[in-house]
Amino acid sequence: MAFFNQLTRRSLSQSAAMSAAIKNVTVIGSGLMGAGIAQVAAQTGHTVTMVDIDGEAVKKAEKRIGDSIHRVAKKKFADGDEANKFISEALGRLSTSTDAVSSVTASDLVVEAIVENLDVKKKLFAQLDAAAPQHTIFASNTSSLPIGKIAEATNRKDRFGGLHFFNPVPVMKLLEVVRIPETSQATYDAMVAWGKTMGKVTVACKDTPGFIVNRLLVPYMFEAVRMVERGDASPRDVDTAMKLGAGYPMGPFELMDYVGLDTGKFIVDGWAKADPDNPLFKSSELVNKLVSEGKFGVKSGEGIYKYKK
Ligand SMILES: CCCCCCCCCCCCCC(=O)CC(=O)SCCNC(=O)CCNC(=O)[C@H](O)C(C)(C)COP(=O)(O)OP(=O)(O)OC[C@H]1O[C@@H](n2cnc3c(N)ncnc32)[C@H](O)[C@@H]1OP(=O)(O)O
Ligand SMILES: NC(=O)C1=CN([C@@H]2O[C@H](COP(=O)(O)OP(=O)(O)OC[C@H]3O[C@@H](n4cnc5c(N)ncnc54)[C@H](O)[C@@H]3O)[C@@H](O)[C@H]2O)C=CC1
Repeated sequence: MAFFNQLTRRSLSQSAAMSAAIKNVTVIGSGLMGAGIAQVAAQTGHTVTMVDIDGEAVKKAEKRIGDSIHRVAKKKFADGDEANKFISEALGRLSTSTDAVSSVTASDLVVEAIVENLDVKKKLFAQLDAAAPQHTIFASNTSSLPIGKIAEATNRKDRFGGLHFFNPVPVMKLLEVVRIPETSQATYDAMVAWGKTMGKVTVACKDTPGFIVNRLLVPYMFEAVRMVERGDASPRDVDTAMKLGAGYPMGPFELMDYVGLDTGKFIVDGWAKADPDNPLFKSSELVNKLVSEGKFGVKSGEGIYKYKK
């Protein structure tokens, strides 16, 4: 018992030390998710570097963060001076880069939110593994890829896990914290503690397909697409039905446009490749056509629906 207590004390103090150490955060990818994660990390007192290979994407992200943080500050502070102080301090903690490797050399935590492609993510993490300090924790925000497969690119599986945020990150309260068998207890505890400093409610997930939310949400979206492809209902009527009949804030087609049809297609194609005989993952002509035309949803101005730019 004394030995167990000693071990528990040691592992608690190790994880306390690790979570206390998460001050410098690097977020790779400045798209919908990366920008949101970087914003919330800066708002909650972390020094943040947001990285993207595409300089234009960084500029768009800065604009999106500027708009979003004003909405957050307006809600949080009645007093305009306090709101401005909050905004300028948070933005002062946020810097940007187009060079991932040089951005992790002083990082305590790297959160990856780049394109949903296993090979691209593995290539990135292999490069980062060689450049980041020993203590740095690596996490992926993947929606659908196995964390264990991504971690194979590194020599730090004990300091690797999944941190799956939800869109829009400044609003959605949930964070799925995913552990692989190799994730150390100290790393897992540090990820949970960091999630709480980000103001999120954390849930524990094993590295199973879709974790918790997407395991239930994605089949629902597939069913909605099939229903429209069969001609049983229009996207507008499905959306209205699910909002007014089931109380969802957005219907499935509005949500697909919000998430990004390109990201949705990456997810479906990845699952179809892993399980080609599963009829659930059969690709959708509607989604394939829209993606091939560059109609990704809200972010490109058109998807299932049209949006004002
Ligand atoms: C067979 C082939 C099929 C192919 C398709 C397959 C698709 C597969 C897709 C897989 C997806 C996987 C994605 C994933 O991994 C996980 C996800 O993230 S799932 C998405 C989760 N998100 C949701 O479900 C969002 C649902 N929507 C909402 O909650 C609301 O609609 C939303 C909050 C987005 C907007 O609310 P609304 O009332 O409509 O608008 P308002 O503008 O009034 O906002 C309300 C409130 O929130 C504040 N706010 C909104 N956005 C932001 C922001 N970006 N930043 C800061 N604040 C924001 C706003 O200020 C309002 O605050 P008030 O205080 O109420 O004024
Ligand atoms: N869109 C959503 O609602 C959600 C998406 N996710 C996941 O988050 C990740 C990112 O998704 P989004 O932000 O929606 O995508 P996005 O398409 O908006 O942004 C991805 C960004 O990554 C950049 N990028 C690509 N390769 C890169 C590399 N090697 N190095 C640096 N930057 C690179 C791109 O230039 C782009 O700006 C994906 O894994 C996705 O599955 C998770 C939760 C919700």
